[in-house]
Amino acid sequence: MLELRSLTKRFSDPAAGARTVVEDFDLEVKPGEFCALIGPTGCGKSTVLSMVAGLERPSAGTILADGAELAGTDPRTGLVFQQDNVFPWKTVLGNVAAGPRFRGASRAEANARAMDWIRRVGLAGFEQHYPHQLSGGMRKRVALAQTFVNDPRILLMDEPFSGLDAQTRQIMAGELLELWEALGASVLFVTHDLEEAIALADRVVVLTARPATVKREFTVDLPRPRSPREIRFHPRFVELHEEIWSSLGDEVRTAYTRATTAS
Ligand SMILES: Nc1ncnc2c1ncn2[C@@H]1O[C@H](COP(=O)(O)OP(=O)(O)OP(=O)(O)O)[C@@H](O)[C@H]1O
Repeated sequence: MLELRSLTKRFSDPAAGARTVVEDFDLEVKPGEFCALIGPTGCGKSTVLSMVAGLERPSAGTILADGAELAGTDPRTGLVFQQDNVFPWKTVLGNVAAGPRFRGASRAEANARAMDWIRRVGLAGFEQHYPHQLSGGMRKRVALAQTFVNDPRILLMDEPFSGLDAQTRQIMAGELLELWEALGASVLFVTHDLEEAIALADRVVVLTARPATVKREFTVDLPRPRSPREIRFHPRFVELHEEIWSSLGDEVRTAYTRATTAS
């Protein structure tokens, strides 16, 4: 169980002194649950994820994983962010094996585990290729394999499919669901795409415009296994989209008005 308790983040701001980006943020993600965070641009979604990932230190509040405090980067968490973190000078195999090697596995063991994941993400035959020889979708697959090979119990994803075309995005989303269902990790998935959030998640959490707090949570009672492409035609999907948008839309308008009046 991942628990975020009264999480708050303030950044110093030369003009205003301090700017509160996340405030009293409470959230629980159950083992194996897929939870999507959605909110207007700039509301603080990435900051929440960065704190859970240990990349930013909270100004106040705590993060617990299975009851123990999660402070700093932790081997139980795996990250997939907007920019793929592939090493351009390493082959696909070298990239995927890097995590297990760093964690102390022998070269043979790291390579064997990496090869297994390269196959599972559909890149068999490309293990000796370098990132610049791959398409954007293939590089995202490398990034997924790089993360999944470490068997994370908590998967933190921040717009992992941004920059991909709509079709590839749907294919990747379907592949992610298959991998996640086999792995059983808890997922915290940040997106500003409501359709993607509903298609993937068990629960969609709507955040307020900055400072980010939890506005409302919606259970996504759609059947699994799901195809992110086909589930969009389910009547319940359309209902959920309406319900969630009625909550999210106000926050998007607030953020938009703020941005346009500030400029
Ligand atoms: N290191 C930092 N120092 C100062 N301000 C920051 C820092 N990181 C983020 N911010 C500010 O915090 C606010 C929230 O940023 P964040 O990236 O968390 O939003 P977001 O909801 O993920 O946005 P988007 O959907 O556009 O990616 C922004 O106003 C941003 O300028």
